[in-house]
Amino acid sequence: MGRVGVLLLNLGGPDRLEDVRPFLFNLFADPEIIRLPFPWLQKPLAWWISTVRTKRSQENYKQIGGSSPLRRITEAQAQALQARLEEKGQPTQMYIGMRYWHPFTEEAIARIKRDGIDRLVILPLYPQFSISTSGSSFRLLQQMWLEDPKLNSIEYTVIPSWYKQPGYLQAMAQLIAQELDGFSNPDAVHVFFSAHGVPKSYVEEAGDPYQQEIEECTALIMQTLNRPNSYTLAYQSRVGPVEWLQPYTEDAIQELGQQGVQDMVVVPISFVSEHIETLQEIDMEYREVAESVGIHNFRRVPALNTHTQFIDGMADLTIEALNSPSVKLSQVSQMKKRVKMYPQERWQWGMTTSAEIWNGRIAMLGFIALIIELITGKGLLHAVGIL
Ligand SMILES: C=CC1=C(C)c2cc3[nH]c(cc4nc(cc5[nH]c(cc1n2)c(C)c5CCC(=O)O)C(CCC(=O)O)=C4C)c(C)c3C=C
Ligand SMILES: [Fe+2]
Repeated sequence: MGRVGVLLLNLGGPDRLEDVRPFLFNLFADPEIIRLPFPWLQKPLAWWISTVRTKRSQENYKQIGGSSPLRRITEAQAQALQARLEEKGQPTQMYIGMRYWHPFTEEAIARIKRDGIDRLVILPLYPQFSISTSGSSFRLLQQMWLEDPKLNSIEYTVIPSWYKQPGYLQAMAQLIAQELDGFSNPDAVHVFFSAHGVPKSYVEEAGDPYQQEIEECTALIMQTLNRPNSYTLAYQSRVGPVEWLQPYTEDAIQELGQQGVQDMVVVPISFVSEHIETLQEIDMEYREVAESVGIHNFRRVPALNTHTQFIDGMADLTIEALNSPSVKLSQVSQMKKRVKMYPQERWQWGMTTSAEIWNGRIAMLGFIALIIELITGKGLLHAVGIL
């Protein structure tokens, strides 16, 4: 089989408070995160948003100790997965490719080339596929393969999403059961799944299968849990003025509190490590919302991190991928049916229909920004909550 490598894809996060601004710049410069009609606008807008968002974001990172735990946890996951694969008779080299911070995907690919890897499994650490997460990393890799013919000597396969993997489902169910059993009446506790949101247009216009995969995943976890608890699915971490997937987590918590729910277990569902949105947003912000509406017993299920059953499931997934026909990066959008990645390279100059629509939208936005500033005395970003 030659030398086998596993490339774990993840988002990345700032290692120090000084990293927050460049990390945010990298994130907002990604056309799969902010979809703009003009490629030349991407970097100036990313610079502007990252500049104005840095203070707020740094405050949140300060509350969790001044850095993101993502790199440390991903490294621990890689180590645990390598050991489990070795035990199962499949020795591998592990690589971590972060999308927006160190170690960057480009650094991982350089190491893979240097190490002379013959077979590579590309495994995103996102159970469900979204254009904005796995899709963005796949697109970057596809570009790297196009630009570097030497990469064609590596026989690779991609795992687009894996939320149905039995070890993953059992590990999630086990963690939920453990948390429920800490309550005096476990069956009466409301199980609240909180997924990271995406703008609604990703699903409705670009065909992102994320919402459908999240819904299916939630139902499969409840089936595996096999308990009589009532449950809700909602979406957190909205950014900017457009509509995101609903219901929003804060609204759904308030509604449940008003309905008389007192015991709640929150399950972060779209990510497998602790990160700022579990440690700060759920544990601090949403806890406060819950307490204000009478949900006094508010607990959170820990993220999977290096959970033994989860790592075992990831090892099975890797071995299965090595023994199955390979999946190419170019096949992913077909496999995910109607996914439209950001069509930047197909943008045509001139007065095409889409250019006219976008010119109109930008002019409207400029006009609305002016009116808002005149009425409120604040700029548009303040008014819509980005600042
Ligand atoms: C499956 C998970 C995620 C999806 C989907 C996702 C989409 C998405 N995110 C933003 C904007 C931001 N995300 C930020 C941090 C962040 N996002 C995810 C995961 C998903 N994002 C994680 C795990 C993290 C945390 C990394 C860490 O440091 O722990 C941030 C930065 C934090 C902040 O300032 O709030 C932003 C901004 C958009 C716009 C988007 C979909 C279009
Ligand atoms: Fe995010």
